[in-house]
Parts: sequence; C-alpha cells; structure tokens
Amino acid sequence: MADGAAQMMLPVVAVALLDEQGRVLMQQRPLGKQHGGLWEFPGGKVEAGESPQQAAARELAEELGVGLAPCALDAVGFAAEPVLAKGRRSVVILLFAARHWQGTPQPQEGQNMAWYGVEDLAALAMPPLDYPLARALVAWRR
Ligand SMILES: Nc1nc2c([nH]c(=O)n2[C@@H]2O[C@H](COP(=O)(O)OP(=O)(O)OP(=O)(O)O)[C@@H](O)[C@H]2O)c(=O)[nH]1
Repeated sequence: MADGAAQMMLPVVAVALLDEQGRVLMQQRPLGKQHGGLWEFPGGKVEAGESPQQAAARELAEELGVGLAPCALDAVGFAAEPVLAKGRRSVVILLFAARHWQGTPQPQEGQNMAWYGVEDLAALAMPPLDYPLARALVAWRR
C-alpha cells in the first residue's frame, strides 16, 4: 500500500466473543467519547508493529481482562465507510470471532457489557459500522 493510502486509513479490529449459547458480548461506549452510549463489539485501533490478531488480543485483555490466542480468532468480515468527506481518514474495522478464551470477561474500564443473541444485534443502538459487522456475523454463523 502506498504511504499516502496508509495515512488515509485507520485500521481498527473488533471481536465477537461467542458463548456456549451462541450469544455475543457487546459493550457500551463511554459517554463523552465519539459514539458515546452506543453498543459496539469490543476492540480498538491497531497500533504500529501489530498484526490485526495481536491488536485484537491486546484490546480484549485491556477492555475485558480475557486472554485470546491469535489462532483462536476467525476472520468474519470487515466494514468501512463507503464515502468519505474530503480529508477524513477511513476507519476500516476488521471483525473476528472467538469461541474460546482464558478468563471471565469483566469490564476493565468501567464500561457496561451484556450478552446478546446474534440475531438481536440489529435492534441495538450501535455506531454505523457495527451494523454491517453484525450482519456479517449473522452470515458467518450460518
Ligand atoms: N466500533 C466503531 N468504531 C468506529 C465507528 N466509526 C468510527 O469512526 N469509529 C472509530 O473507530 C475507533 C475505534 O477505536 P477505539 O475503540 O480504540 O477508540 P476509543 O475512542 O475507544 O479509544 P481512544 O481513546 O484510544 O481513541 C474510534 O475512534 C471510533 O470512534 C463505527 O461505526 N464503529
């Protein structure tokens, strides 16, 4: 990828933790941040020198205190804004799914978390890119 293109993209990873009943863990963004109060898949920005899987494992440890082996992450799909305002960076979110992890998810940053049926995600108030990610998760599970 050309340097210019890299500067215009902001890579973000997200993880669908799936429990034995097939429910998925969602967390609520803190009020005061962009998309505050909306429900999202846990995750965050990929840092320099990380693979997407390493970033996902780091973010899930930071946010929920769980251990994730990079090989336990299945690629589900991605979402990106179809049209960008001039000069804005394109957020590209890569969604992984995991059925196995170490520890019990506990909010580490004071955020609310809850388990939802995968088919129920579309009814949640979410940031825009989490809707196509939720649809990709429904399709991936079939
Ligand atoms: N999940 C999600 N994130 C989005 C969407 N659109 C969008 O710009 N983002 C941005 O993607 C980034 C996700 O990274 P993050 O979770 O580490 O960001 P953050 O604001 O919680 O943490 P920060 O304090 O490190 O910036 C945020 O800047 C978030 O605002 C979207 O539709 N869904």
